[in-house]
Amino acid sequence: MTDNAIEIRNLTKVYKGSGNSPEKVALKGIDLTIPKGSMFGLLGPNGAGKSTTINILAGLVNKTSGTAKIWGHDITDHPRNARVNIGIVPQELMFDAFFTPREMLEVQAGMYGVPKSERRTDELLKAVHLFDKADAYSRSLSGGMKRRLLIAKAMVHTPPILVLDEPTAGVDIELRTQLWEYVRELHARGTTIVLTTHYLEEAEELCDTIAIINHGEVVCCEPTEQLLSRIDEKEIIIVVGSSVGTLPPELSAFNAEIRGDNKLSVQISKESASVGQVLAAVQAAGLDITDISTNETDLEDIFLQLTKSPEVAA
Ligand SMILES: Nc1ncnc2c1ncn2[C@@H]1O[C@H](COP(=O)(O)OP(=O)(O)OP(=O)(O)O)[C@@H](O)[C@H]1O
Repeated sequence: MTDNAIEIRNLTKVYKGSGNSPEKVALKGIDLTIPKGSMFGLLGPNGAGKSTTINILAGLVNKTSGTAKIWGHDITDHPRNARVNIGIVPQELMFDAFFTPREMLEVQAGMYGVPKSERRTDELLKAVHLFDKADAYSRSLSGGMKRRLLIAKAMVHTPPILVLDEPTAGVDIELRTQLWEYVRELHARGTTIVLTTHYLEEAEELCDTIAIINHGEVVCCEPTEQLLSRIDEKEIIIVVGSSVGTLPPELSAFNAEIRGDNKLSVQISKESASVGQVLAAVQAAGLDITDISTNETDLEDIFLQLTKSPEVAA
């Protein structure tokens, strides 16, 4: 048995064109390995291919080529075994408006063949704070309640993997906190969690590993800490008292640039130099420092760097 919850190899997806719309290459051969027990973040801008990847895993979209295994089961060769091992919370809030939350969970459990004696309907409703709405019409639930109900629905067959596709889009902060509390609890009890999000802070806070996908390609996949360790870059802006025509030789050892008439920008990392060394070099060049400010690189910058591409997203 593999140690991986999900293994994706060279997965491609080309959506066929129709009418005037041309075909669309949504996935260009992606590889992803998601270890069992991890809390994995799949990040990417709009149209990057996150939902396509998840929908292929869910069996809602057919892949064009490549392989995907869920808990060791190939999604094409053993679709049923693959499916019982994964619960997917879709991005869209799709509901049968006339079912109550309790009925919805019961129907879903029935679809997965969970015997009545093993159903966890009440437990799940309580876990997502919807027990008091168990018998209300689903259409009367708020957006946040619907999203929580979808999480409960994805968990009826107690899958070892839970995938959440943009779970907090349009969800207020209080609810987001509650959602994550529950997701953390599931994770602590051994569920492998995969979530897609636009929110970097969310992935940073929750996920042990982050993959960034852009234009159908994985541009980075590494432990969150490693990704964050790239954030040791800092830009120092130094304003000097006189105009700087050319870069003084004292600054040639640094990654320095002239910005405007009397401004210098120096990019430093922890290893490369200290702020003190930079300032000393500026003074050694005979420049009079009148002001100084710094810009820290954050995860947002790394994300932008990694997803910056001349290709225009369709
Ligand atoms: N059914 C479809 N037919 C044609 N093209 C599609 C279809 N579904 C998605 N696409 C295209 O495939 C690309 C990837 O879309 P996908 O929905 O997977 O991206 P995403 O990363 O989930 O974006 P978002 O965050 O906006 O949901 C996009 O260019 C999208 O327009």
